[in-house]
Amino acid sequence: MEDKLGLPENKLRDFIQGADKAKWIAKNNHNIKYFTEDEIKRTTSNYSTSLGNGSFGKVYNGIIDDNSAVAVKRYSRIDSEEEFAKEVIVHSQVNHKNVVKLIGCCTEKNAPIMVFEYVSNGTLCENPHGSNVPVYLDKRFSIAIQCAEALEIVLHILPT
Ligand SMILES: Nc1ncnc2c1ncn2[C@@H]1O[C@H](COP(=O)(O)OP(=O)(O)OP(=O)(O)O)[C@@H](O)[C@H]1O
Repeated sequence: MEDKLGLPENKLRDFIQGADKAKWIAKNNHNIKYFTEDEIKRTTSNYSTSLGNGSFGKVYNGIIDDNSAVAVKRYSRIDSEEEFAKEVIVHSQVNHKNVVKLIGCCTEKNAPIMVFEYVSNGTLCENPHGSNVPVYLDKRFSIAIQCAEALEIVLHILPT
């Protein structure tokens, strides 16, 4: 399909070339949903509600078919298609309570998008730093440990 980023459905791994490819295939499971951009537009009511901005683009609120809330991250820039593919692959394999779950992605040209479960109560940065409620040291340690656990899982998945 020519209008795709070169990431046909269920074959993201084909992006990964040469020696890299073998590493990714070995661990890949890809049980994520592939959205068309039209589906994403329906999900987000045409990108009507922004949740925030990140360094790679905007995040929008959406509702998918089973009525669950999602965060739709639309990349305004990707450094390379391979990097986007790798990010999708890594996210699709992480299954950890401290890592937001990837539900799906869109690989249409000009619409590199990842769809995540919606996380309520704001970001980690907003909570200890932006709230008036004091966050005591034991809670801060607990947050730090949980972040480290999540990071460990992600690093374990990344190929060396
Ligand atoms: N899963 C989510 N659920 C709810 N809100 C989210 C979710 N993901 C992102 N957001 C909102 O969108 C904002 C931007 O998120 P995004 O992940 O793009 O940026 P970031 O956290 O700065 O990371 P990056 O380095 O990838 O740009 C967040 O600050 C948050 O307010």
